[in-house]
Amino acid sequence: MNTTLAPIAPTAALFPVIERVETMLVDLPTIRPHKLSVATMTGQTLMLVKVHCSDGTVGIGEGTTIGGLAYGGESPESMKLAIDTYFAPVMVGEDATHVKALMARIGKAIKENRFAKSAVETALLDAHGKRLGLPISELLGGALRKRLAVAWTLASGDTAKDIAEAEKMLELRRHRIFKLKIGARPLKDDIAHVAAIKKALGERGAVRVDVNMAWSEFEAAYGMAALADAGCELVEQPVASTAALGHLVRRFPLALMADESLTGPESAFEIAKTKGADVFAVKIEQSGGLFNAQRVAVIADAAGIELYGGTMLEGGVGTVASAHVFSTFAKLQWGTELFGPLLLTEEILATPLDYSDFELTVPDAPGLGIELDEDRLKFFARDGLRKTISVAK
Ligand SMILES: O=C(O)C[C@H]1C=CC(=O)O1
Ligand SMILES: [Mn+2]
Repeated sequence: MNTTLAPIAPTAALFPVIERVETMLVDLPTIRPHKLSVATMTGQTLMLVKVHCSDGTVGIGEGTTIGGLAYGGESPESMKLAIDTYFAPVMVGEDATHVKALMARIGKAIKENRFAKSAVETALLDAHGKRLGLPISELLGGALRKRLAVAWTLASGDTAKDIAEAEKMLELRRHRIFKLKIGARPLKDDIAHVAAIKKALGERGAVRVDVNMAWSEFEAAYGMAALADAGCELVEQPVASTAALGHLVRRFPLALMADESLTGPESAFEIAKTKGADVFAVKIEQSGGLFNAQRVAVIADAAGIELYGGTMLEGGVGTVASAHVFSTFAKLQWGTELFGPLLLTEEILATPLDYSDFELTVPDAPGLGIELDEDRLKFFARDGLRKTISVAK
């Protein structure tokens, strides 16, 4: 027997390893209050993670939530704590180049925490893409499209203001698909609000709604019929339960999209088994990462469910990570809502993303293909210069 054979798999020491994992919270105001049935947002907190590797590459990732803990079980603060305390010790010293293997290792040590996993996986893929000189979309199998249609959410809480905002977006050629946040007001008021906006926009703009689970099944049945009459083409997660979604699907002439019900491939498979939705809003954070978002899309596709690229109102980093993933989907019938950075008053990227002609360009530089503006980050970090200045005043 030959005992001098080389190891079957090279040892981790031959590869760049992870040296340090850094996290920070960045608080940014929104351009106006963003009213959802679950919360009114006047700002967004980005949890940014940087993975420093022994070959000098640094990958960045981002986690956000909607209205703190109003949308799900993780908050930006809980993601930071989980990464600092539990993820980092599992990652440091490990091979930085085998991202799936490291994510599997993290998955064994850490249950749940899908949003934090998405942020970390983004950072690992960004570092690896930079190392190889390839955009993340290439690491995910390659892009089928370079530009993504981007919807805008109208959520000022005021019908006239929403119409004016939609008109402005059409004039700027930034958005022509509008998602209205409803569910906080009495149902009849919401229907009148949607009908007025659709009437004002006519064929110039598509109108969809997101109820964020606010309705009972009975309200949803009434509401969906009325929304279809008003010219609304899609309703997103009108009810909380997946079973109730299944009772409502294909009973009314508008598409029914699952959002909160989708928490990764397993839930996607449960819904797909009965074709319990017409469309899936795929989100990298809800899915538990970029690879899982692809798995959700494949399950949808196999079941004949259509696809939409969703957002957790991420800033530039999470938005671009999502864009890379969505660019690889075989089908993307309903476009995306990757407008997160445009809802914030402050730019944290060295070069802003290209939003033009109703679409977002997927960057093609290595990794995510973006660079952070480090000075602005220092200023807007939770304990950063802005706080120091306002305390000194
Ligand atoms: O889909 C959600 O529920 C969350 C998010 C997406 C767009 C927006 O305005 O809020
Ligand atoms: Mn939604």
